[in-house]
Amino acid sequence: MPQMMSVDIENVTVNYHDKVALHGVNLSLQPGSIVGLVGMNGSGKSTLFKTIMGLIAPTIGRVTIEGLPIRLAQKRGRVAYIPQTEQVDWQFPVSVQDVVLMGRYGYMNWLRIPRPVDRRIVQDSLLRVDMLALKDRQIGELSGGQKKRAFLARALAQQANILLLDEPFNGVDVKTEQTMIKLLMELRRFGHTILVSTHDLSSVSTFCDQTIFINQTILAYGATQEVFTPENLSRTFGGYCPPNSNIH
Ligand SMILES: Nc1ncnc2c1ncn2[C@@H]1O[C@H](COP(=O)(O)OP(=O)(O)OP(=O)(O)O)[C@@H](O)[C@H]1O
Repeated sequence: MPQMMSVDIENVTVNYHDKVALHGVNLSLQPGSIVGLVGMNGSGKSTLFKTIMGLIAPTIGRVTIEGLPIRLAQKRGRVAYIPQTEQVDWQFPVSVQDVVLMGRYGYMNWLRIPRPVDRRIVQDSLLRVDMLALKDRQIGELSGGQKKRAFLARALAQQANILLLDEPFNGVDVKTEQTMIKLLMELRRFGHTILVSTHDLSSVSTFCDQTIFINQTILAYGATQEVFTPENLSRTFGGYCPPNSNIH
């Protein structure tokens, strides 16, 4: 029997009015893999995330999550999105613990009264990202790296199988980046599928099993050691091959 893919994207085109953001995209993401998503500003990375999240309906084509239509997969909390820190309203008066508890909403009844199991999973999730000591801190009072870890904890509390991370290493120090990479590798061992958009090319080649190069269409997709070439980097970045990219 063929292996069930975590995410299947078939011939997807996304238009914003008359602007084409994605064109003819075909991708299959395997369970238990870390996939780097590499492209210039405006190349369609966020649009791809939003399409996988079901926030944008493709103009053409189809997306399935673990064999399910997106709406059903979302209802079951299969996919979690860890946003770029800039996209969040940090003045919102909630604690770190409250943010992580949001990951449990899909499991609670409409009154959203946390059960002991929800509290335990929130604690475990905070512990895994080393944020338990800061659980009562207001979210706006965290450093960039701590904010990222809080959202990662929310995704863990949601018990999502598929994690979409938008620029997780922006504004993060080397130690936090290493901690996050270690955690992502641990999640991969447990069968999670992790799609990471990043400008940090040196880290892509060290921890991503596969890499996608994107510019409206998929320019290359495959095992990182095969596709992480000067040619693909140059095609992706319009003739410019960024330095320090650990090219094979
Ligand atoms: N809501 C929108 N309406 C119209 N055009 C949009 C909209 N959102 C994105 N676009 C356009 O679609 C294209 C892809 O944008 P997208 O945000 O997916 O790129 P990106 O790769 O995530 O960029 P970045 O690295 O800067 O975050 C861009 O040309 C962008 O201007």
